[in-house]
Amino acid sequence: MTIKSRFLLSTTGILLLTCFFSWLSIRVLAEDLVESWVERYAEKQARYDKARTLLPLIQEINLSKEFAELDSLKAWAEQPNNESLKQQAFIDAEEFRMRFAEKSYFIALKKNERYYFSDDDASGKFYRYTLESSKESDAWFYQIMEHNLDLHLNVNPDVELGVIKLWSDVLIRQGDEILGVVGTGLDLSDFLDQMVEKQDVYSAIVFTNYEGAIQLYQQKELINYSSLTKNAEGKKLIFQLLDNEESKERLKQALKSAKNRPNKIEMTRVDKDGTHQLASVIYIPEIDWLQVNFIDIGRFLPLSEFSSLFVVFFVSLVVALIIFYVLLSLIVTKPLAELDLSIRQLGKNRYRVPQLSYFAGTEIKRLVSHYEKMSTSLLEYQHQLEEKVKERTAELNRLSILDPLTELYNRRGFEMYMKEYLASWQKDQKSFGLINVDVNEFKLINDRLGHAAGDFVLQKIASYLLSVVDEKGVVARWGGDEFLILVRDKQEQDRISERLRSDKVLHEIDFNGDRVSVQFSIGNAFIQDQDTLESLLHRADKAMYAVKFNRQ
Ligand SMILES: Nc1nc2c(ncn2[C@@H]2O[C@H](COP(=O)(O)OP(=O)(O)OP(=O)(O)O)[C@@H](O)[C@H]2O)c(=O)[nH]1
Repeated sequence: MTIKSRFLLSTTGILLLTCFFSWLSIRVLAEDLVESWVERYAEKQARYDKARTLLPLIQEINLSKEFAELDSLKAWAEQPNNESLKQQAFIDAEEFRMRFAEKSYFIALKKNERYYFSDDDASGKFYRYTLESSKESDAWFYQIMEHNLDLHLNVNPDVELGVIKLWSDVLIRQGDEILGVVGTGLDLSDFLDQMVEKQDVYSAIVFTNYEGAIQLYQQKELINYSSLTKNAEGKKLIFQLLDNEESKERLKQALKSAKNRPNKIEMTRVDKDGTHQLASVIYIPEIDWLQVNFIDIGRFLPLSEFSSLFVVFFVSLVVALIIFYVLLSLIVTKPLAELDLSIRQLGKNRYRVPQLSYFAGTEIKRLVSHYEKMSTSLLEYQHQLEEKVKERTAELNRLSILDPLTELYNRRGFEMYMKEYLASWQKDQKSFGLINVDVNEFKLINDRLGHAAGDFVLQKIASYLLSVVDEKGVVARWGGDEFLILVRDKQEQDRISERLRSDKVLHEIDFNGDRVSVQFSIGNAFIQDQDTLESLLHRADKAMYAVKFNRQ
């Protein structure tokens, strides 16, 4: 696999892995970030809601508490049948009434079990009805007193007015003695409208009692009326708003912890309406309720907001890799390809200088420089070697056709030579002839003076024959003491033969003081039509033997 492919494969792998882990880390980071923002937001929202939403309610409660402290009211509550006390209490209560938001109040006395109510309606009576412990609709009165609840908020329908009211019920006390319950009511619809108005788009507020029974919620149908008197099964609980048991359990724990730490925020994650939500719970001791804010984390700050961050990261990563790839190509792969091309050319005995760009890596430049030196000397050495081989081959060729002792053509060389002559005879009728020269009784020289003397004599004979033939022919050592001379015309053949027969120059050779006598037997043959090399040689041989035979 090439560096480029490897690099592409591995970088693609790295890119995918990096993207995957970046996406994971961005997601985790975003979730953490969103969660911590939402937590901070939830805390602020809970405190804000408590302050703003409940302000009118708390005001009414405080007024109810103040109302319950009216001396005239207490005095009347102790003696409900005393008309003058009743009158005084009524005057004071009527004066106080104007301070209540809805300009109405109720007084329920323990001793005469009567329920009094006053509002702007001039025709309305002060006394409304007599409470009965056996009536379910009056149970609140008896329960509040029985449980000694100094303050109780109650969401209950006002049968007479036909509206649902949020009642602030406060005990009238004289020391430890409970004299009755007083308070005021706020129209629940108005109150809820106000609450929704002030509510943030991201959150939903629910007010519950300590059990989780819903007291205030945008959806009126989910409000649990008469929480105090209703038995557990019939109650509408906040947990019903959640999607699963795990969430319900978590919220229960949060309610419990919040109840133990008034005004401190408890946070927990829950699943509501098919989304992950953060529930912040705060206990409000002033009203003995718990306020729960649900915040949809996804809506508050969707994770998709972070996708652009991921896209920017991905694009910059791709761009960085492309730049890296181009640089790698300029610095490494292109110079390597140049080097590779040059090496392949070198294999064909051609030298090509690698063309390196300015960007090529220093290491590669150094490598190429070493390669250049190495390839130059390699080519030089190869050239020298080839020259030597040529020389040696020429020398071997020469030696293969020459006789080492006399340096005349040997049999092989002379045969080649004669074939050429034969061919030109056959083609152009260029005639030639052969002189066969054999030394007489050469063996005796060897025997008498030794082989070295024989060699010496053979060399002498060779140079003698060369001098006689000169440029008129070619001399060869046919074997042992036998020589062949090729001449180009008949006259020269006769002339040389005659000279060899008559010449006395070589008859006496001096070898280390010993005189050696040399004589030749000579046979001639001149080329004729239909001659082959064998037939010509045979005739020359035969002629020479005829002479030798006649000599003996
Ligand atoms: N010193 C030496 N002797 C050689 C060489 N080649 C052949 N001889 C010898 O030459 C002799 C040739 O002997 P023969 O063929 O009997 O020829 P000859 O003694 O001249 O006898 P005739 O030809 O009958 O006159 C042999 O004894 C060979 O050993 C050589 O290169 N050097």
